[in-house]
Amino acid sequence: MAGIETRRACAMNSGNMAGAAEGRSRAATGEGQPALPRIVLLGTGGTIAAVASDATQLHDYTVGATTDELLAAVPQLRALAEVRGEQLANVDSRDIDNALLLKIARRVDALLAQPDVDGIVITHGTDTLEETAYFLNLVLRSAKPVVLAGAMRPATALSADGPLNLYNAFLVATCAAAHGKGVLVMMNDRIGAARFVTKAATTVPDAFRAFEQGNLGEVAAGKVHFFTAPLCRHTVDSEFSLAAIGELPHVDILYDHQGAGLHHYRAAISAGARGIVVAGCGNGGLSPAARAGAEEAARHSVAVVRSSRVGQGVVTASADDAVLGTVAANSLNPHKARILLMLALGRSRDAGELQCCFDQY
Ligand SMILES: NC(=O)C[C@H](N)C(=O)O
Repeated sequence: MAGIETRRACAMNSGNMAGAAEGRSRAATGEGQPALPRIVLLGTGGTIAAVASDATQLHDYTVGATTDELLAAVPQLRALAEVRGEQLANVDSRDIDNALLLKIARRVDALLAQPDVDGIVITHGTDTLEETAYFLNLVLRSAKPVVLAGAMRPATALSADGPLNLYNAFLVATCAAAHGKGVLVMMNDRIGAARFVTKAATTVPDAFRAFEQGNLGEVAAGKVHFFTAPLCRHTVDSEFSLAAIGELPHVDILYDHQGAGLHHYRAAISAGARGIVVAGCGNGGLSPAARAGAEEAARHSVAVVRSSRVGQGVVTASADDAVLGTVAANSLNPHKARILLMLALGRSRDAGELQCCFDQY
């Protein structure tokens, strides 16, 4: 099948889900209707692939269910797409390091380049899902849908949320309107943009938020509804490319607070950090130690980005940035600011150019 025209329609596009369903069954009987979209399911682990000792055990579990087992648990996926599963990793997402992040990105990039792949669904732990999603959003030069899905409850739990998140991710990945919207995150019926979505609660199934920016859409009654699109640069419009990356530079995040110490900054600098993201107070405000740390970092050509520990809102550029050589993180939280800084440092160390990146992505 040749792409977007033959994909399933979304509710917001044409309201043609019944026709799409009919098309699927006719395709299966060989009456000349378009074939199903070809989606690769990439497994990386997380609670969606976790198994616990009994159905009431929600938080003590072991990651280990395979991509094949996830597919077998949701046979309905076969009616949405021609699915191919691939196990890229099977870890808790807190175990993902730069090397694995790059491995995931390079594999997704290679798959997207294949003409027989129409979209990708990635299962991923929720703890650092937004970091992988945002990284992919910045480096994949493709308009094909890439949708990450996770779960807050293990696969063995009462009311496990993984199977429906996975099914919804396939609905989105096979939907024409998902093209060109950047990397997407499917959790709890909501379609989030990688740029904006963040994990904002530790254990409840409704753990992801997009705060002021809002979600892009919702899946309701089996239909995909897109309401809006992300405006920050991403995917085909991004200047970052995997081909130019050997390894990612060392960037640390330091959390600011009353009575903070300069030693953290010194430790980061002497460990070879090329960048530091400060989870600053309020509007990215720096404590005396963080300010001294920024000055010391500047002397060692280490870039410093001011994000915020608040969790939402924009960190605005300030006159102090010109004095300290610091960069304002815009509305990126510290862990996403780290992702962008790692990529931006591959292009420039100049504070003005780094600020340009933070203003656009
Ligand atoms: N809900 C989850 O997926 C949490 C898990 N610790 C992970 O990130 O892999």
